[in-house]
Amino acid sequence: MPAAKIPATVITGFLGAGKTTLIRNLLQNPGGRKIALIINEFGDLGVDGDILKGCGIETCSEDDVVELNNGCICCTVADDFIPAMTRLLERDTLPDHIIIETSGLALPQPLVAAFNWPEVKTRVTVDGVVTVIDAAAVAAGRFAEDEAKVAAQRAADTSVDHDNPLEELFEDQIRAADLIVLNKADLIDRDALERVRKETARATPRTVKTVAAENGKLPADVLLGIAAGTEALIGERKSHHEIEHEGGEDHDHDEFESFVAEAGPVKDLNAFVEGLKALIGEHDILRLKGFADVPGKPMRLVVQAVGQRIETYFDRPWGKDETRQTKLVVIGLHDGLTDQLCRTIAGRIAALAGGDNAAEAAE
Ligand SMILES: Nc1nc2c(ncn2[C@@H]2O[C@H](COP(=O)(O)OP(=O)(O)OP(=O)(O)O)[C@@H](O)[C@H]2O)c(=O)[nH]1
Repeated sequence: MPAAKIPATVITGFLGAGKTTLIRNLLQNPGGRKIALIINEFGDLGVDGDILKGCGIETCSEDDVVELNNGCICCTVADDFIPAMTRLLERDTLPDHIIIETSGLALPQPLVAAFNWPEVKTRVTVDGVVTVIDAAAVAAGRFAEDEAKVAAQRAADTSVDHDNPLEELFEDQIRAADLIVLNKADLIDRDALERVRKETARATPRTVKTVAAENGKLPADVLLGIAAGTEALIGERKSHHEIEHEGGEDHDHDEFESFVAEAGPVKDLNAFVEGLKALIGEHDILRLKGFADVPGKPMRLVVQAVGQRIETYFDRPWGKDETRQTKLVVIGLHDGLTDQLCRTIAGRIAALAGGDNAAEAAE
């Protein structure tokens, strides 16, 4: 009798929605499962993988975390994802469940379709696509356009030409879902949550189970064991891009830009954080995340910003052989982040770390 297929859950959702946080909770409470993780990130720093490796969860050894840092999983399926999956399946001890965290800018559809590749199809099945939504951001109107405008557009033209890539991605990620998590429910009231639920439901013609969460805290049995077999269904859940370029292979990720800003030790943490907030407000920065060296502190500082909400915490001691350093990935829309601006922002971050609050000097 052939061995049962290993279930794999694809966790998708826009930048900063809370995918890594949800996975960290899942690893802490895996319901007895041995979980292997494949992480795909946009940006060169591998922050999510590093946070998960640094979390000290017993059930999550470094070997169980595979990082793909080549940017977009949908463009590198053959070169990157399939070999990583094959290597995972060749191990002596197989995982009970595989979790794949996609980059916040990835379309889940091509990744799920990759499970139909012969070398994967016989061994693994997609248990479900879990789409994590930043309910607070959606409630604040950050991903979807003005409802009335969308409705008017739809009425005028059934093949709506969305020129907002954020909105398209948001919809594509929802369209692929078997389960939708309305995360960051702690930041909004019930009415707003209900509005987000409705807005989310409008993005897909299917009825998809939706749950609210705070800090991605959901029981493993809610997230895993959906048994959807999504690889066989994904053809029915096309992305905007697939619909527009039916049959075509071309694919454009130029809409988003990322760079790594390096800086020296952070002299004044409060001023640094306040300065970053101001910087994010001034420029179209969607996401900023990484690590900072705070002199006098034995621990590494994690810096996380989603829009203007910024969070910092010390996650683990710097390693003996590790260079203490301040490095942040900055992600924004291509049009908003020109090369010149990237250099300016990097200069400002370096100046802020150095305690230069009047960082204009760096411009
Ligand atoms: N208040 C609040 N903050 C949250 C919640 N979930 C996540 N966060 C914070 O939001 C930020 C982003 O969370 P991540 O889990 O890194 O998000 P992500 O989706 O993995 O981000 P990318 O990998 O960049 O796409 C972090 O600062 C989290 O602590 C939540 O439910 N409530």
